[in-house]
Amino acid sequence: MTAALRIDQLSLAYDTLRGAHFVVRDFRLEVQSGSIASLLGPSGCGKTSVLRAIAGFEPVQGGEIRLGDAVLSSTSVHLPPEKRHVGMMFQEYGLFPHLSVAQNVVFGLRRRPHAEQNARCDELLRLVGLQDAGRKYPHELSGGQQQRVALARALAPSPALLLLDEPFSNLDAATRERLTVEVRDILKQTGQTAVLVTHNESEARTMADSMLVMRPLAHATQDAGSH
Ligand SMILES: Nc1ncnc2c1ncn2[C@@H]1O[C@H](COP(=O)(O)OP(=O)(O)OP(=O)(O)O)[C@@H](O)[C@H]1O
Repeated sequence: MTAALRIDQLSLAYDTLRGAHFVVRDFRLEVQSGSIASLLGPSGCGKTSVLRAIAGFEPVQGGEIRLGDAVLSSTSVHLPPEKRHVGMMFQEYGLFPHLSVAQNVVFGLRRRPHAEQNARCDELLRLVGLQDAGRKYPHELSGGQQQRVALARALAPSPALLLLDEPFSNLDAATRERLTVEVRDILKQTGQTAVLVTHNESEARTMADSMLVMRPLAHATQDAGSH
């Protein structure tokens, strides 16, 4: 079930030889259930770090990340990524080239019964407009089609929250524009709560219900950004 995300007073830092290097301090974000939020800002301001912390790949140095009723991360709690019910469509998470489209889509459902996997696969491929592509391999698809498969794969386990990190940046401008609208429609049809990270303001405006502009920490105010 899709759920609301609430981030309070989040601080993130990386260990360096000179000690902890803070990239985000006192960051706040609230996303209503079924709503799409975008994080916008210049390179290096910490957008991906925030997504990685939500997904459970980075510990937090302060504050709290909640999804629905569950605390995912705080200074005393760190739920492992696989227990968070968070789906991801990250730039670096490409499709598995040796698996068919259908096998890619059901990858997160490996422990479920075959009949359920097949039904969910059909449903998702229809949702992303690729109902006839299940037996194809990723290299037989266009970049835009591959990203739609990646979306189907991310949605297959019905995540409570979907994270999208620059999902369209490898596509040409026309495909990018078309897919932004299509993906928004799909997320709205499924009532999916989502957070999108992008450099592109027009993409953020097309896709998201709310926009948070982040600034690099050195120039940031106490509140890392505002709507
Ligand atoms: N694993 C790491 N170890 C040390 N520093 C890191 C690590 N990952 C990111 N950083 C630093 O943290 C800061 C924020 O990086 P992050 O990738 O979150 O920014 P971003 O806003 O997503 O940038 P971009 O838009 O270029 O992807 C940068 O200064 C980066 O160099």
